[in-house]
Amino acid sequence: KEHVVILATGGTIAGKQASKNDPGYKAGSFKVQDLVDAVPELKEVAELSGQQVANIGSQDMNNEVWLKLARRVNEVASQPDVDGIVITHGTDTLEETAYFLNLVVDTKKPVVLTASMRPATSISADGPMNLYQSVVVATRPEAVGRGVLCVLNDEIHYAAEITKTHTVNPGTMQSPNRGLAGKCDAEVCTFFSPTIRRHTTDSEFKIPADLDDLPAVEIVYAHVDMKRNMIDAAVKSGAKGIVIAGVGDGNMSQEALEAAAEHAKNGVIIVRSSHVGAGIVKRNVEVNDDENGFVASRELNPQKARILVQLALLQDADVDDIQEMFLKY
Ligand SMILES: NC(=O)C[C@H](N)C(=O)O
Repeated sequence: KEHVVILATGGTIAGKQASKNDPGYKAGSFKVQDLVDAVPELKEVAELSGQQVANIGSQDMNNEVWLKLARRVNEVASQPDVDGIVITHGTDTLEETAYFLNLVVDTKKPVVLTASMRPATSISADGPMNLYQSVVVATRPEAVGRGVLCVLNDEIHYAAEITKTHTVNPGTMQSPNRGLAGKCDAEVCTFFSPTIRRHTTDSEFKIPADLDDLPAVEIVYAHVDMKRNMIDAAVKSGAKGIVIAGVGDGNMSQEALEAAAEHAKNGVIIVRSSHVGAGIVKRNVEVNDDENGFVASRELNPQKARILVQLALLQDADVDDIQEMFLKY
């Protein structure tokens, strides 16, 4: 049998309510062994071992835990007796952790993130099946070399594609641009086309051994009557990059645009992304990126665009290099 290591970080999948119908709960209440014990069928799928990396709601995910998690994944994946890794996580920032790991882990072995929308104690909790199918996917040869995958609600997603689209529905995770990596029906998982985006072993991004933080990159949300104050505040607080969660195809008001262009001239990386949730932000459509020195985020949403810029800044990439990266990753 394949050996799958489960790295637990918390989330609603490890969440506990005071009583069954209580809408309130505390994420990260159960430990990795509790999650495994709740699904005895897992023993038939793989040899399992578990490690607790953190036990937090994923709204509290941070650079420190990310670096620890990425290093742990690389360590565990390098062990010859390990075939795959499953990471339990919260849904709020699952797409960000998945994308970060997709760029910095250096293995072809399956790395699968999973989560749940209902706490472990609720009626019809979705965590146990999500965990079960994640372990199935982590044992499958078709999952090898696909980059980081996410398994929830009978669906397999690519890290670069997945996004959370609903506050409570178990079908919250969608891959609106390039679609799914596959589907599961109980323990039968079917894989679709591989992704053409670069990841893991083809990624140029590494985590240096002495690194203990990531560059500051902020997201500023666009809206009607957008002023320049939040963009200026981001720069004043030390941001090396700003992702504009633009309206439409990455637009912002004239005042915001002028502020962004000013900071771009001073070396702050300005990326135009969109808060609409799907589609592409192309260069030079309604905004002259060439003249303003901006980067267009292509299909990456603001929260993933931010991660790519953080990693790019670690290796001193300039605006042109970063635009290239948005085409590849
Ligand atoms: N469904 C969830 O997991 C939400 C939770 N706040 C988390 O991200 O940890």
